[in-house]
Amino acid sequence: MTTFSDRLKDTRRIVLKIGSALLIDGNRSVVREAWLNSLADDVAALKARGIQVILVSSGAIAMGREAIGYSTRPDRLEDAQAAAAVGQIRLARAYQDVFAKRDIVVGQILLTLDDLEERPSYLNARNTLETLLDRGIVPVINENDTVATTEIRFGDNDRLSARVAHLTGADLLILFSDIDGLYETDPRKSPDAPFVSVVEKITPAIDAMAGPPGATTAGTGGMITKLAAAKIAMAGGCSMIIAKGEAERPVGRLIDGERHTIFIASEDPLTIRKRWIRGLMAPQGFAHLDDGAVAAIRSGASLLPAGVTGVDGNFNRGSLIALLDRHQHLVGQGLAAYGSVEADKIKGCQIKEISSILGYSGRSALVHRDDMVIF
Ligand SMILES: Nc1ncnc2c1ncn2[C@@H]1O[C@H](COP(=O)(O)OP(=O)(O)O)[C@@H](O)[C@H]1O
Ligand SMILES: N[C@@H](CCC(=O)OP(=O)(O)O)C(=O)O
Repeated sequence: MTTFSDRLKDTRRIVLKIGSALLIDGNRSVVREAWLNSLADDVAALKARGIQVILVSSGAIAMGREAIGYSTRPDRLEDAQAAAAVGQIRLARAYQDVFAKRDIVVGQILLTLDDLEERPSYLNARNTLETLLDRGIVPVINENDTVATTEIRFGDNDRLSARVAHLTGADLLILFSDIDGLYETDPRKSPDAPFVSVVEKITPAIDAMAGPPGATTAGTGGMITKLAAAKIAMAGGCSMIIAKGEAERPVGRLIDGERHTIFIASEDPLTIRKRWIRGLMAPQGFAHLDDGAVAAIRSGASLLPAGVTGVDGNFNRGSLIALLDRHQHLVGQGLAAYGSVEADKIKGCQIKEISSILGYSGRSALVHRDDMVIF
């Protein structure tokens, strides 16, 4: 069996989900300082191995509730939102202070479900995350609790973190929980329930194992949302681990061999993304390529504006466009990094000319190789 340490050798990008119960001392509405310091050490160690790290952290409501007069999690949405407004700013400060001590820069991103459903904001969120990661910054993500209404709320960060893993093409998602993994039945009801170490497919039998969260915990999702998260992650080619996170150095403990449940994705994120692009059927425009560009993309390169002789159609950034050679034969298709107006302006140009033509420094490729398939 592959150990966690072996798995890390093939991991480029990892999403760590931190539940409220781990980060916040539930009795006092304050951060568990020593634990957060140990998490920062874990993140520094992952970065030192060349792994990019994204944190999805809950805790805003738990952190803010006392200040707005609640001794337990508020039931009313308005109160939870007010608690989150107070708590999120404290949470951000705690991350900033603790990570700065290790020279790690953190950046906060607050997302709603809508942001990840609508194409332009989805693309912006993806680009911002890529830009942060390229610069070695650790994104710290939470749901934008203060504006999310009931209809557009995830409500739990299990599924949010799986969407983030999908969005960023991460190869591993770890949900740190108050439990060390999946049991055949809820261990609160059956203390002797057998432990499930590996899941390769979420069958109805696996689904039937999950129960809701414990009434006394600060968490919201229970095992039901964790399995929903596993489905989202696996569909995006990302494997997912559920592990116990309460003790210090949660990642270090996994490296030391601590027990956990792993949900193994059968394919990698890029293969899945490319299959999706291959299946898209209605291009909104065309790019005409010179012979050099056709040869370049056939050998796996991105499509640069320099090799584009013309564009047709009315398309936006993120739209599907067809790629044609000079005989009008279809060479491939992909997602445009520029809308048709900008693409027309920069066609035939060198990368270094893009910023003076457009007035801003955009992407160097018109279609990135990860966003393209060749027929
Ligand atoms: N089949 C199961 N296996 C493990 N835990 C389960 C199962 N069904 C329900 N649970 C409950 O899910 C809880 C973990 O979820 P939750 O309380 O939401 O924590 P978190 O804050 O980590 O999201 C466990 O403490 C456990 O009581
Ligand atoms: N976004 C909310 C957290 C949602 C939540 O409680 O998630 P979790 O603790 O992971 O079950 C917050 O920051 O309080």
